[in-house]
This record gives sequence, C-alpha cells and structure tokens, in this order.
Amino acid sequence: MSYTAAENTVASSTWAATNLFYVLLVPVLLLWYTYWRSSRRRLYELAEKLPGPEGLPLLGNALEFTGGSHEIFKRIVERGNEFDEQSAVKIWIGPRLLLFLYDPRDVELILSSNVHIDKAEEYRFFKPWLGEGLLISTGQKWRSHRKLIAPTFHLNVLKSFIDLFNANSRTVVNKLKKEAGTFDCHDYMSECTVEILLETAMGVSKSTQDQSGFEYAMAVMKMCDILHLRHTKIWLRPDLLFNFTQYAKLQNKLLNVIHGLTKKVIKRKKEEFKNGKQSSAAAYTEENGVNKDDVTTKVTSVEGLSFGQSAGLKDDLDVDEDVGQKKRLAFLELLLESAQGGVVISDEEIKEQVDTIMFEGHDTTAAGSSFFLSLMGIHQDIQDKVVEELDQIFGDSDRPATFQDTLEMKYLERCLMETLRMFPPVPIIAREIKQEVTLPSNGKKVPAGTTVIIATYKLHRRSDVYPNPEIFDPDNFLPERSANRHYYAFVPFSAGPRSCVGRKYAMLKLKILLSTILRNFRVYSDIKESDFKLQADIILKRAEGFQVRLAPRKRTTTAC
Ligand code: HEM
Repeated sequence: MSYTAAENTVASSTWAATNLFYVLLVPVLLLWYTYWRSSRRRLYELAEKLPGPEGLPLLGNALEFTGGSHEIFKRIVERGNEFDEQSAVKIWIGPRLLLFLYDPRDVELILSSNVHIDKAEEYRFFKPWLGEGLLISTGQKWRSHRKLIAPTFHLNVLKSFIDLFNANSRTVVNKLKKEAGTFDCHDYMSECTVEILLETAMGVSKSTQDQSGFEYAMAVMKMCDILHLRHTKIWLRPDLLFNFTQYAKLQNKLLNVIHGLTKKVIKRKKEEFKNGKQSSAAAYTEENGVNKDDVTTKVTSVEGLSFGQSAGLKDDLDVDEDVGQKKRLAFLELLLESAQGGVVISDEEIKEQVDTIMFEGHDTTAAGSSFFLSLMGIHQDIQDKVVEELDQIFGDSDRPATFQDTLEMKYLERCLMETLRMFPPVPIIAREIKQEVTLPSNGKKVPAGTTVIIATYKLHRRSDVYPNPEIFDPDNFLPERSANRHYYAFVPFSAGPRSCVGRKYAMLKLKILLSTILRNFRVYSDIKESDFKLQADIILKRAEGFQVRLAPRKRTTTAC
C-alpha cells in the first residue's frame, strides 16, 4: 500500500516534531540538572565536611541495605561502631542525605525544637494507612490535633482504665496457661494490646468485639514488613514502581483488614454515642465503684523518672492535674464529641487518628512487653527481685493492682526502663531539617534538606553514659545514677513537643500487664540477649520470635 501525498506530509511532520522533541529534551534535562545541583550546592558543601562511609556514585550507600532485616540491622550497627569516635555519621541513599545523631546534646537540639517538627520523607509510606494522623501530620493540623488528643491520655483518664487493664491482663494469663514448652509470647502480647486499646482508648466494650483483634494485629505486622522494605530497598521507594509489585497488592489486602476494623469501631462507637451509652471505662468504674477521689492525684514521678522519660523533661502530658472532678473524655469519645459541629475534626480525620493510635499504641507496647518477658526469662536473679517486690505489695492476695500499687512497683519500673534502653521499640526517629543547624557536639553545620535520624538504639548504648551498656542492669535507673545523666540520653518515647502521646498510657498498662503475668508465672528463656537476632523493622523485634517458657507459680490461684 502506498502513502498518499497528504499521508506523507503528516508522517514527515510527525517525524520532525519527534526529532525536535528529543533535540530540546537533552538541553532541558541538562539545564534542569544544572539548576538542581546548584540549588543543592550548600547541601553538598556541608555534607562534604560530615563524616561517614564512602558510597558509590548515584547510589550512595544504598547497597548497605541489601539482605534480610536482621542482616541489615547487624550491618548498620557494625558500621556505626566504626564511627564511634564521631558524634554524627552521614550516609547517602541516592540523592538523599541522611545524618545519624547519637550525642544527647544533638538529640536535644532536634527533639526539643518547635521548628524541626516535620517528619522525614520516608514517613509518606505510612500515608495510605495512617493518612494525616498525628504521627505524620505537620504544621497547624498537627498542632491543633495534638492539642485535642493529648488530654485524652491525661493521668485522670488513664486511671479510669485501670480495671480494664487488670481484666485484660487476667484474660491473657488464662490464655497463657494453655502453653506448654517454648512459644513466642509476642502473639499474646500483640492480641492483648489490641483488645486493651479497643476497650480503653476506643471505648468499645468486650461484648461487642469479635475475632478481628488478632486478625488486625497480624495485618499490622505484615504492613510493617512492607513499609520496612520500602524504607530499605531503593527500587521500592517510587510509588510508580511499587504499585506494579506484588507488595502493593498485598498492602491493599492488609489495609482492607486494618481499615475494616477502624471503620467498624467508629461506626459502633457513633451508634453508642447517639444512644447515650457510656464508655467501657466509665461503665466499669461505675459498676465496680472505683473511688472518684482517686482520679485527682498530682503528677507522679517515679524514681527520678516521670512515666518513661527523665524527670527533668516536661511535655504536654505533664500538665498539672488541677481539674478536680471535671470530666475528661477518652480518646474516641472526645473526637466524636468534637466532631459534632464538624469544625474541629472531620469524619475522615477521626479515622486517620484512630488508625494512628491503633498502630502506635499496639505494636510498640507489644514489642516492649515481649522484650521485657524475654529479659526476665534470661535474668532469673533479677526476676526474683521483681517477684519479691510484688510479694511485698500484694502479699498472698490475688487482688487486682491499683494505681497506688503501680507507684510501688519501683524495681519493676527500673527493669522496664532498662528494657526500653537496651531494646527501644522505636529504634530510630527521623526528621526533615528545613533550616540549617549547628551541632553542639562538634560544631559542624547540618544543611537544610537533610534527613536527621535520632539513633535511639545507639544513643542508649553509649559507654560514656551507661557503664557496660551491653549488660542488662536495672540499676542504671537508680535515682542516684539517673540524677546527673543528660535528659536526652534516654528517649524511648522521643521527647519534646512531638513526644509520644501514649507514654503514660503505655507505662501504666505495661506495669499492670507484666506484674500480673509475673505474679502468675515464672518465665524462662534459653536464648541470651547477646544472641537475639534483632530486626531492623519500623518497630524493633526479634527475627526468631520472642521465645520463652512459663511455669506456674506455686501460690497462684485462678485469678489475680
Ligand atoms: C512502649 C510503648 C511505646 C513506645 C516505645 C513509643 C514510642 C514513641 C516514639 C519514639 C514516638 C515518636 C515517633 C517519631 O517521632 O517518629 C512516638 C509517637 C507517638 N506515639 Fe508512641 N510509643 C509507645 C506507646 C504508645 C501508645 C500506647 C500510644 C497510644 C495509645 C502511642 C501513640 C503515639 C502517637 C500518637 C505518636 C505521635 C505523636 C506526635 O507526633 O505528636 N504510643 N511513640
């Protein structure tokens, strides 16, 4: 078939246009690249002066992140040790400059700031899951939602949860009785944590819950695996490539499970709210006659520490308990009440905050409690001391714990702190630096555009701060040892304006849960902490699972 004159004209002009496009594309790309490099000149100049391992052209140090989670974690820790003399270490992931900080003075500079509050670019992988929830939002939205949510984790509200913490701890003890031999305690801790969150922060009563708690916990764990892969595998970072992988399909399935639960929780709570039904905590308090006067105690600092952070540090959770009998609402109740006018918070925003609290409140405490049980299993002498303290508090009684009891669990608290020191469930915190800063530790300048990573795991193992940092020693948190320590040398819950909003909730719940378990069982572990295979996940975990054995305690009765 031959071309007509008109077809020939069209073909040749298309060809000319294509040629022109390519002729123009090259200089445009060159121009763009020159502009991009020159706009980053300051970043390259300052980065040059920061210490760090050599990288490859274009890829930088991205190849350090190959292999499984455990290998990556091990490699990063070993590479970090090579730079022990330095207070900060830079790496490049492609064009992104990352700076690891582990000197308490530098950590203070970032965490105490009201300016450096923007989360790193990497947090965007959470978006399909958590939307603009408290963990990743920024600016005015974060500020107003933080102001709204922080009071729902006030000590006065938390005290109304104590009976539910006790009841759920008893349930997990009964479930654990079925375990003979070695098993992974994380599954139990995870399920129980989800159920406690549903009953307390979400106010959904046990009778309306179903099996979805366990399903949810498993989906969260798999979601974290996918997010972790996106953090470490450079080719999974762009959405364009990720969306073509099998991980994207799996992510959609998991999000259906996760969002399915949150939507169900909000729907139920809205219905209850409409019908004027009170929350599980309020109902429990009323039914069981919890002393209302008990709800107005002053802020309590234990052994020089104030619920998970150094006593010298204060945040918006440490406001004076001066509200008297004024009613404070639990998390979801308050959000629903605030949503009535639709001005303070929208339905979509409530969903994002519920997803955020369910994630942040669940996986972190599940890991913390599982590490604690593993360490008790290893250090039998330390476990003896914890049990001795519990015996002094409870004697032969199998009564539930009160708030006052938790204040007396001083040795258990030290063990918990030491667990969070050695195995911080959130091993790194990342911020995007929008303004150039000078590091107090070495006077070096950090350029705007850097992703600063607070390396909590490494910070907590500094030998100049903690003598024998690799040894599990609860006495590290004796008041006399903590007194002169830099406040920012212990930040398992972060610190400053973006500190963990669930810090007090977590500490109170962990004390009741773990004391209940130890009042009922002796814990054993055959794996020493030096042999733990730590996993570089979003949340720090053991790759081999949290393997422990339990034996019933002699004086144990059916319930405590
Ligand atoms: C042992 C338990 C916990 C640990 C170690 C922990 C640790 C942390 C850390 C390190 C951060 C800062 C993260 C970052 O900046 O990237 C954080 C933030 C947060 N945590 Fe926790 N957390 C725990 C339990 C909880 C609980 C029980 C809740 C809620 C019930 C919770 C809710 C949150 C929220 C909402 C944020 C974001 C706060 C903001 O940016 O304003 N966490 N947590």
